[in-house]
Amino acid sequence: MGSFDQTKAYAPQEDTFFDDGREIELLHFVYSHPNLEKIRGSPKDVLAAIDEYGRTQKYLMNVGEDKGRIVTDLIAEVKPKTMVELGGYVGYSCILFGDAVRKAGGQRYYSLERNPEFAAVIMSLVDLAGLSDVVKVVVGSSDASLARLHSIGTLEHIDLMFLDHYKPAYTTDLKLCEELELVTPGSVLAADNVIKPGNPPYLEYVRSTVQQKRENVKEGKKGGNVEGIAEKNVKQYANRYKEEKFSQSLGNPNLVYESKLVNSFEPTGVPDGVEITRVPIYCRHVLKNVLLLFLSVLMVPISSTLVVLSFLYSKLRQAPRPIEPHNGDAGRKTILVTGTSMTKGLTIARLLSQHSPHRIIGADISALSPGRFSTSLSAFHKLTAPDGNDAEPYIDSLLSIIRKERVDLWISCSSVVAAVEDGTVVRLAEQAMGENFKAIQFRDDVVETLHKKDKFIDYIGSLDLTIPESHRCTSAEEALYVLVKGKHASGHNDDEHGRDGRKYILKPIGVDDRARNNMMTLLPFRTVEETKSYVKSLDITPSNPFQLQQFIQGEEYCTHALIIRGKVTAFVACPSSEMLMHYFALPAESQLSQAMLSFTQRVAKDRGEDFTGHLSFDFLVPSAIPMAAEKRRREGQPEVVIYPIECNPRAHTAVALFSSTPQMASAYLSVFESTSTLQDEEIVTPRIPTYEYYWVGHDLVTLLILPVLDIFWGLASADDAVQGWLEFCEHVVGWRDGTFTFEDPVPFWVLYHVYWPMKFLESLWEGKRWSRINVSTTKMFAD
Ligand SMILES: C[S@@+](CC[C@H](N)C(=O)[O-])C[C@H]1O[C@@H](n2cnc3c(N)ncnc32)[C@H](O)[C@@H]1O
Repeated sequence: MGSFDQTKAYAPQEDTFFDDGREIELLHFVYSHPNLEKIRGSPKDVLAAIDEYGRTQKYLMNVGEDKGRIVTDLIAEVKPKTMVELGGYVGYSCILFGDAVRKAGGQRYYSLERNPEFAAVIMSLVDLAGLSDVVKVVVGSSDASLARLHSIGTLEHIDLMFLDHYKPAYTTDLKLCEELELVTPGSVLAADNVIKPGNPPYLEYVRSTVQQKRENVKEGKKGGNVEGIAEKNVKQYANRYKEEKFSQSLGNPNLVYESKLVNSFEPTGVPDGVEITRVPIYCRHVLKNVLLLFLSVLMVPISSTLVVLSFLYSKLRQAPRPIEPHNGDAGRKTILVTGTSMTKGLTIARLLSQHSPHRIIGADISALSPGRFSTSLSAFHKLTAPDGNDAEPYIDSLLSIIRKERVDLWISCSSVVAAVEDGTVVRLAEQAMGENFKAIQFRDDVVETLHKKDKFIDYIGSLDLTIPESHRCTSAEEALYVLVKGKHASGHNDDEHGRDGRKYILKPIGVDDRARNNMMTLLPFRTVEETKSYVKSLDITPSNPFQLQQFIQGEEYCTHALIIRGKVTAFVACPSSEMLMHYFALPAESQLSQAMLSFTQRVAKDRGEDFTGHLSFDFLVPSAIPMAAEKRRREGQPEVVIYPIECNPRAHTAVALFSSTPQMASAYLSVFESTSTLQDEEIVTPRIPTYEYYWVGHDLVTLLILPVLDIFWGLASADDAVQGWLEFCEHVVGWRDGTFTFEDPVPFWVLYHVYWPMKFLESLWEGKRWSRINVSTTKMFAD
């Protein structure tokens, strides 16, 4: 978004800002303009005269120059034969877009305006601009006009629709257009004022999945939803139209929309946005799932050959003798590893089966979990998937496995959605199984504290460790209090860098894939208005709190640690790569790794004897040495400053770096030893030489295939593609795949030829759109 040119600003919007005679006054202004003869027949000059009135006389509720450009660019791209606008007012958008449609070779621009006086103004100015051959002004309520134009056969299809009328009617009129098949694949929608004053029901509708829309239809949801629309906008036309009527159409929930917000400005300079929604013909969603399914089939011969070769290799190779427990079968324990569809669960199961004498069993919420087919597991159980509203079925299914299998040790590799539930299972399982039962999993209260971004930062601050300035916000006002007024909510200012120029990021405290996509927006913006508008567009409420956190320019690192009764027994730190699909360990003795280890040890020690589980942190290491480092240097302390930004009290995929470290199995088994035998110095780190890890499926798509498609679409050069291919070759030759091993190759085959294809088919069937997938954690991120 560029900046707003203040010299072009309209007069400010007053309490009464339309329908007070100014529309007729505008006609007089234009028709008595000294340049009238130049204006005649020139859309550009008619618009300039309207703008002049808006700047020098009174505010007009026009789309304006800045947002108008977004739509004229869209017209040039879409080249609509037929364009419809809902809400014409005095004809500004009608003249601007009608002219653009004509220039793009279009045939008809319909302006639907309910107020006959305004419609007369539009007609007069359209005529003055010389656009009457293209523009047709239709007087009446938009829903009635759409239905009538359709029934008489005048309007058969809408290529581009501009929605700019009564805010609650955006969604109901769109559903009507869907039902009448005026909006079909190929149509494009541009909705004005989605930021100012805002239209949450419309945004929710065009951004929801087919599945969600089908559910709403099943529940019979129709009519005008005014939730989230400011009351003054709901009542905007109450003076003339006492009771608003809405189309009761249920729409067509099967249409897939691709929607995005384009930020811009009102003609007064206030930030606003236009939501551009496309109904793709060869829907990208379908295309990408079908292509990935095709790729999976294409690769079957290669993967299968690899599996056969691995079996031959295992046969030829002298198989290592199974490790026997010291006291025979009596000493053999049952170890349950959950989360075996993920690389982390599979890695731990393989490590323990290879380097311990115990019986390893696995469990996962997916019946097609790749780990199920691993030779490391003696048995596999399917867990009931955790459901946000009712955790009991998940907890019960896990507890019943622990009881039935008489599990001695449970190693949890839960995903983020089951983190707290797993903490509950530990408590219940300890009660049920007695003190001999062990678990590598923190209890629920600990998970809650560490997992919630706000509680975690408060806790770390209480340990006197360095933290970034952070604020928990339950409303837009709370965030703006810091961003605009530059004050801490607490009123105190402990800043050692000086507040001037400090930037922040605003992130949801809970799990919200969509909001995560905008998480890196740096705040505040240049003007207070822009900042206010952006912050208010986020759904910050007491039930959906956000964290406003100081932005630290620097490198991000992540860690994985195994903590046994308050002691770090295994640790690795590595740079965070995009999507976390490439891993290499920092040298354990490096200053940076040591700083992160000390931090982890400090937390583990503070939590004490009851603290057993996987612990991982995300850190930011500033690129410029901050004042804190300077101070440390002067005081003779190590100058590495690390800012913890998040804690994940669960296993991290970085555990894959321990795949060839047999001592890691002993680290897990040390949970059976007494506390006194655990030594601080005995920390297992990845065996040297440590390998770098990647996931071949991810790299095949991102480094080999996408760059080729990008060349095709003109988005990348051949050099970029060659770079990607070289990187891919380097990984295949020198790195290790996170899932594949010669000793246990079937999970790899299942991952790429069963698990993911089933996910893509499910996505197609249920219309679940995804923006990216993580091969290692088997997670699909909602679009
Ligand atoms: C914001 S103005 C439109 C501005 C215009 N698009 C422009 O940018 O120049 C909204 C207009 O929608 C009209 N309107 C409101 N509800 C309507 C409805 N249900 N059907 C048709 N027009 C409606 C109002 O009378 C008003 O003229």
